Amino acid sequence: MSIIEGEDIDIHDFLNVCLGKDIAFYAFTRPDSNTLEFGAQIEGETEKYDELKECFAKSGFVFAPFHANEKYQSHFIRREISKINQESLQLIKSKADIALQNHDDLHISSREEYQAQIEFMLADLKGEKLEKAILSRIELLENKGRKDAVSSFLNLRDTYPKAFVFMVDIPKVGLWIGATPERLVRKCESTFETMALAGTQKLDGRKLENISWEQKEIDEQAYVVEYIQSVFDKYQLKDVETDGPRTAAAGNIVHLKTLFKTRAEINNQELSNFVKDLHPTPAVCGLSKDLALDLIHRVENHDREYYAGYLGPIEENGDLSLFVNLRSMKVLENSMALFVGGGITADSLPEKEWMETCFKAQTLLNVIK
Ligand SMILES: C=C(O[C@H]1C=CC=C(C(=O)O)[C@@H]1O)C(=O)O
Repeated sequence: MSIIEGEDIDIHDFLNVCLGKDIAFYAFTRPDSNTLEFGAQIEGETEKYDELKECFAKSGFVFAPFHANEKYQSHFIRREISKINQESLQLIKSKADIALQNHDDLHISSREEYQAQIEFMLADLKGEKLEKAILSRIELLENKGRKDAVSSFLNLRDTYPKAFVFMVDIPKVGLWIGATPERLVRKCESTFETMALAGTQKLDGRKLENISWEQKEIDEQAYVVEYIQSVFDKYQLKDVETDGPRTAAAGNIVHLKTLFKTRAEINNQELSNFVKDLHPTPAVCGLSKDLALDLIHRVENHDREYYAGYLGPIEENGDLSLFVNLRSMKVLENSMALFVGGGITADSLPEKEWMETCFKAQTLLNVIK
């Protein structure tokens, strides 16, 4: 295991040393755990992979984009060191300093543009073939940057104990931090799990049992359930237990969530294919997948990069725990780019969808500012 918050080491200082060096590293806490896990690859470049199975039988961390292409590839960070202690610190300090990275200009959608994009999408969504597509945008925070990354990450960890809270830095690729509520897959010994998460409201101090959902949100989540079920069927995974949909909180936001769990055997090839089929789910792409992907590429004026991709640890023994890269941001030298989105269906109201992205962004802004 890659753990151990050293007693003699200040975690904040340790991670800041890592950020200053030309190494790939990650730090995270799992849902309902406050144990900080860490790993770093200090030699050579990260491995790029096409299929997840290329990362099996090794220990490390995967970081995959929404849609892989020449520019945004899937990376595997080898876990060469995992302890936060003096020995690791001295080793990391001996590495070269990271070179300042140039960043592309990011497209920031205004409220008017975002709402116009939804109007445009509604024409396709009111037809027969496309049921749901996710629209996203970037919100830029200009007074914070790389120097604030560690404290933002540690604040996220303290504020969202139920999330997968992460910080990943790969030289020339980027630094991302976030607190995602959405698991993509977990395989632990013989248990295999995933979830369908969609539909959003503000919690606003209400009790979970007092929250009711509109048909638009129920449908939006049901599309994700339907899709995940079809992937289980494709691999003939039997005895799949489902639990939900239930209302689940993610900070001051609530979603509808259905859990899927099976003890069915799945071999490495199947597992790799399963993840390929599952990702991106209709929680971040849409249904049908190909039509939604095409529409997203036509409508969005930014590249999603690693937002709505997946990430997480992989163990040599075959265990893995992957999450969807949501409620997250790319940290630039002197700014932070928050990526937020929401599911659009034929019943969407543009104004309401815009507001939804604002309070999703707020879950991060509250903690960083
Ligand atoms: C795409 C995002 O959230 C997804 C996950 C949960 C609820 C969602 C929704 O209600 O639209 C989205 O499908 C995001 O937070 O950027």
